[in-house]
Amino acid sequence: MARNLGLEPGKLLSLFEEGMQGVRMNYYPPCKEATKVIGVAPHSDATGLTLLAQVNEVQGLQIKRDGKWVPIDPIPGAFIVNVGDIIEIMSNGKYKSIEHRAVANPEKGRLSIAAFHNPNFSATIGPLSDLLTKDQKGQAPNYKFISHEDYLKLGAKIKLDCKGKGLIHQMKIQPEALDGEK
Ligand SMILES: O=C(O)CCC(=O)C(=O)O
Ligand SMILES: [Fe+2]
Repeated sequence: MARNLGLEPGKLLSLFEEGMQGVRMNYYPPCKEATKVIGVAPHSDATGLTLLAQVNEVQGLQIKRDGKWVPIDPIPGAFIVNVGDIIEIMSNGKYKSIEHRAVANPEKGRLSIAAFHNPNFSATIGPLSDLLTKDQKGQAPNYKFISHEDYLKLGAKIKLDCKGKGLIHQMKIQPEALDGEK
């Protein structure tokens, strides 16, 4: 990813050394009225990258593409790698975090395990400075700079009022309207 952004790999990697990791296990019991419930509400992960295993290979994950929900079929033994909000912010918007949700299955229970990878606690959350100065056109930052601690606090506050990519909306210097506000 760093190379693709025109950076030395170490510039991105070093922020994730001694980084913070978290694991969440999600169990979705079978639900006869699957269309009337939601497993996990639409959100993007607040992290750098997420590695997700759809453990028992029951379909349920959907990503939002061009305004439509697209199911992601489990591939045996494969991880799904989701770009999170921190990579969107650090790349100054060149990578976009993916909005996703999980739906219940009428017949089978579903188990997924998500491993979240955050930078180290002392990293500032904001566009990488090398991206801002490297571009000869003088690319302006599209996202705010805040401490990792404040970012986590903001994330916790926004979760209570979850609306898709709500945290990115708060971090953008010029936010566009959220889905529900258009
Ligand atoms: O169960 C899934 O496939 C998605 C879970 C998820 O999005 C999460 O834990 O953040
Ligand atoms: Fe997620």
